Amino acid sequence: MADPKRGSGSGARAPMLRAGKAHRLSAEERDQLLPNLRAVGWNELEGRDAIFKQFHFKDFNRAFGFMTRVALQAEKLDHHPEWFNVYNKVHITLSTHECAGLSERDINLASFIEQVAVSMT
Ligand SMILES: C[C@H](O)[C@H](O)[C@H]1CNC2=NC(N)=NC(=O)C2=N1
Repeated sequence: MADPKRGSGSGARAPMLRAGKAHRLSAEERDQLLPNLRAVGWNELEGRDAIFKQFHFKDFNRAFGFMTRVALQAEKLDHHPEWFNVYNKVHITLSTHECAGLSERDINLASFIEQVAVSMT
C-alpha cells in the first residue's frame, strides 16, 4: 500500500503533508518573508494578525478562473483563503486559525496566489 504521508491516492489528506504545527511568525521571520509580498501589494491588517490584498481582473470569468485555481491548491494544502468576490474583484485575507495569526502557510499560499494572478492578468 502507498505511504499515506505521500498524499497520493484517494483518502490521503493534505494535513499529512505538513511538517508540523503552524507557529506564528517571529519578528525576524516577518522581516525576512514579508517584504517580497509587500512589494506586490500585500499588507498586514490592523487589529488582526493577517495579510490582505485586493485583486482586479478584466472580467468575472478571469476572477472566477483565478479563484478556482486558488481553491484547488488551497484544498490540497488544507489551507484556505478568506475571500470576497464581486464581478472582477477578489479581496483575499490570509491567516492561520491553528496559531491565531500569520504563519508560513500564509506566506506560501500568498506566493502561490501571486503566481496564479500573474498568469491571469
Ligand atoms: C481541520 C483543518 O485542517 C483546519 O481547519 C485547516 C483548514 N483550513 C485552514 N485555513 C486557514 N486559513 N487556516 C487554518 O488554520 C486552516 N486550518
